[in-house]
Amino acid sequence: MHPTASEAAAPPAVMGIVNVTPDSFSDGGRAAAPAAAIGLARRHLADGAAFVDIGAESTRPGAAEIPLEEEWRRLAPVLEVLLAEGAPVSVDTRKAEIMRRALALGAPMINDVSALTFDAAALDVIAGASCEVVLMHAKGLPEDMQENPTYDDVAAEVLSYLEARIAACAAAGIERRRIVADPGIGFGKTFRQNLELMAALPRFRELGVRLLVGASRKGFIGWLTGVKQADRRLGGSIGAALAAAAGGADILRVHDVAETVQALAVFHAARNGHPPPSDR
Ligand SMILES: Nc1nc2c(c(=O)[nH]1)N=C(COP(=O)(O)OP(=O)(O)O)CN2
Ligand SMILES: Nc1ccc(C(=O)O)cc1
Repeated sequence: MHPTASEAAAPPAVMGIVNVTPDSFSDGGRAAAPAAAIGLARRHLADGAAFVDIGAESTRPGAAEIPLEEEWRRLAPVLEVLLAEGAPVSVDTRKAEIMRRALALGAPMINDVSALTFDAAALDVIAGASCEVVLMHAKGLPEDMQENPTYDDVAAEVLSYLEARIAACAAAGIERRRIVADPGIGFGKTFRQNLELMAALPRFRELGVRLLVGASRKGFIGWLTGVKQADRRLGGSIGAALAAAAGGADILRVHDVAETVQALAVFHAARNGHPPPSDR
């Protein structure tokens, strides 16, 4: 079993978000041009991100699927440059053909908000590669996922779904060390259900794979704080990041890398009662 945050040698790794989209919920248009996306990715890495997650299709509540070739037209120039310089890139996509093309360019990680269920060919693409893969829980599709999501017990249902997806991957030959599980904050969950999931994170350690949490700037933070503009939710996002770290997350997917890395360094050292080993 993995150590919990308080026992771990290092704080969680940070994954910096790069949305090559015109319409993402908090930063749409900011990195829509390839040069801006490449610049943002390099800045995230310089700021201490262990990975950058490059996505070209918004999956915000209500968003519609975009065509494959449009997704690739946005991604290709960014991936070509970053992968050629050996950047640790994760590609956020639901489509097997995008996965195939990204892997051919050398992408070391695929992040699928549908846990390899949106596209029937995706599981085999990942099984045939050696990349890491993020399996995220979502209930429904972005189009309709926020229309009255209901669960008897949200944590138990999300856990058993992720268990089943990990088992499907294992059956296809994908080793557990390649897998990262994610409860999918905001994907077919009410604001209250998101909080239940955040509080239940320690139970997700039972899955026996690394755990990723993406809460940055999301709607439940606006609901809790009254901050309507998503890009003004830095304080709330830091709060969510520290709660996820305390709950045992291994990777935090965030928009504000420098601030999150700084908060995690202090949180971790203060909980341990000493600085990291190299500074002792
Ligand atoms: N594994 C994982 N992937 C994700 C997650 C998440 O929580 N976990 N959240 C997202 C939403 O944030 P983003 O800023 O990318 O918004 P957008 O969908 O509007 O582009 C998009 N992708
Ligand atoms: N893709 C997503 C973007 C935003 C949210 C949210 O604000 O809860 C959820 C999913």
